This record gives sequence, C-alpha cells and structure tokens, in this order.
Amino acid sequence: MEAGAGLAMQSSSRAVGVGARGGPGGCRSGALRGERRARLGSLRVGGLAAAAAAVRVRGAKPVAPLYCLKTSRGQETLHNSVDEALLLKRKAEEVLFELNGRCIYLVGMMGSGKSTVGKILAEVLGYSYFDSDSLVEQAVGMPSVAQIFKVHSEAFFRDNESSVLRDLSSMQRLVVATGGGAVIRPVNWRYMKKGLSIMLDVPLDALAKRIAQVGTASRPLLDQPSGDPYTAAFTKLSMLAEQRGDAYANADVRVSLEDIAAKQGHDDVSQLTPTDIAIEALQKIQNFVMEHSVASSPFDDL
Ligand SMILES: Nc1ncnc2c1ncn2[C@@H]1O[C@H](COP(=O)(O)OP(=O)(O)OP(=O)(O)O)[C@@H](O)[C@H]1O
Ligand SMILES: O=C(O)C1=C[C@@H](O)[C@@H](O)[C@H](O)C1
Repeated sequence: MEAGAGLAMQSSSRAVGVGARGGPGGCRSGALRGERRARLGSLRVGGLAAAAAAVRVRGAKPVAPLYCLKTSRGQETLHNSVDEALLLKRKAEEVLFELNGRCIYLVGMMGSGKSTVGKILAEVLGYSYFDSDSLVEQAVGMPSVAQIFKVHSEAFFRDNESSVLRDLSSMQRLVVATGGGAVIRPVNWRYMKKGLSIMLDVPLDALAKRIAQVGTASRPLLDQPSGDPYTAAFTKLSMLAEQRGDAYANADVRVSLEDIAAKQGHDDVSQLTPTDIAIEALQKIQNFVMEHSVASSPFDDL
C-alpha cells in the first residue's frame, strides 16, 4: 500500500487542548473568547518569565495586567494557564502569516515531546497533524513500529519512513512529528527542507525518565527485556545522541528545554509545560523566518 493512501485517516488538527501541563484539565484556548479576547492586545504575562513579560499588538496601548492572584495555588495555576494560552494564541497568529503554508517538521530523540508539542502547534496554527511513525504503520499494515522492526527490519522501516516523508513534503499546512531516527537519512532532509524543521532538545536524563515511566516496549531501539528501564533507556539514548548529534543539527531551529527553564527561573526542565515549549518553538520559527526572509511559500513557484 502506498504510504500516501493513509494520510487523510491520520490527520488531526484538533487533537489536544493548549492548557498548562497539556492535560485534560488544562485551560484551553477557548478561554480567549468573550471579554478576555479584547484584552489580548497588551496582556502582561504574570505566569511566565520576565522575558515574556508583555505581549502587545502593534500600536495598542497597554491595559490592565493579568497577574496571578496568589490567593491560592489553584487560582495561580489557572491564571498561569490562561496567560500561556493567550500567549500561545497570539504567537501562533503572528507566525501563521509568516509561515505562508509551510509545513513544520518536529525532530528529536525518542520521548522528546514531538507528538505532544506537535499536536499543540497544529491546533493553534489550524494545521493538520501527522505522526510519521503512525503513517508508516498504516502504510505497512502493521499495528506498531516494534512489530515492523521485528517482522521485517529497521532498514525496511527506514525505507517506508522516507516514502512517508516524501509524500508529506508535497503538502502544505501540516505539522509532522517525525520518528526519532528520521534525521539520519540525508534524503529525508531534502523532504523536510521544503518546510521548517524544529529540533526539540531535551536533556537525556529527562528523556530516560519519561521513557522509563511508560516502558520501552513500544520503542524497539531502546527495548531491553530485563533490567532497570531508566538505565537501559539512558545508556542507549546517550549512544544515539552521540551518533545523531550532527544530523539533528540540520534542523532550522533548536528548542532547548534547558534554555527555556533557565529563562523561566526553573532549575529542572520537568517544570516546563508542553505549552511553554510550543510557545518557544513558535518564537524560534518567527525569528528564523525573519532572519532568512523565507516568507514566500516553496509552492509559490509550482
Ligand atoms: N513537556 C513535557 N513534560 C513532561 N512529559 C512530557 C512532556 N512532553 C511530552 N511528555 C511525555 O513524554 C512522553 C513522550 O512524549 P511524546 O510521545 O510527545 O514524544 P515523541 O518525541 O513523540 O516520542 P517518540 O518519537 O518516541 O514517539 C509521553 O509520555 C509524554 O506524555
Ligand atoms: O530513534 C529512532 O530511531 C526511532 C524512533 C521512533 O520514533 C521510531 O521511529 C523507531 O522506534 C525508531
């Protein structure tokens, strides 16, 4: 089956909310409706670091700040998530224009949050979301990447991964969460360079903790039948990171969780929400597009 045949089935641009921690209880961008929307022009962001202290629509005068009310932990969290959702929405509006339909490819190690952050970006940009691992599963007709590796081989998986990326590269307005190893084949970069690529850079310790939490069975390159899952994941991820460092560096922008945490005054990346990361990704995209004047679409000439 051709990889492209499954694309429509997988698309989901409405997959997740944009609230704090990305969880079901998080505050969604729907919070923008009503009177709060009118204040968007100059919202002071109490819940984020000083760097993100103010968001202003061009030419608008500052209005009353929306600070966290520190009366209770719950209220503070609510305000933080409203601040985050508004900032995310505002950034997405700016970036959307500059993207001009270009696709976004998220690259990074296993567990780096490509799917989690990718769904948020797709939702706020109104893009369709695809996961290249899932598309390979559909194309091959097998329920998991792990099974494809077992029954066929890694090389077979990689061939199909390249076909999927080739098919996706002819489209517009997509956010694609790529497989962790998609970066190793130069031909995949030819496809991904039709859009903008973002590398999610997450410390290995945080990756290994995330992966150990859910187990390694679904990730064949990390799977180890016995032993401590954290140690197994950490050891293998360290090796892969070493091998793939240069390949990940091909990405147009790098989003470092350590940098975001430092800006926000956290000493641990685990305190960052997926929304924090999505906001930083949008900011980095905007900087990249402005620096490289790539506002025109690669499809303009076609
Ligand atoms: N910012 C975050 N903070 C804490 N946990 C997170 C964060 N982002 C993602 N996670 C969790 O880490 C795990 C991996 O995330 P996700 O599936 O988005 O990564 P991925 O890069 O798509 O992984 P893979 O390439 O292996 O499929 C999930 O359990 C997810 O809930
Ligand atoms: O890092 C990798 O090489 C992989 C990551 C996963 O997303 C899958 O694409 C597969 O398990 C291989």
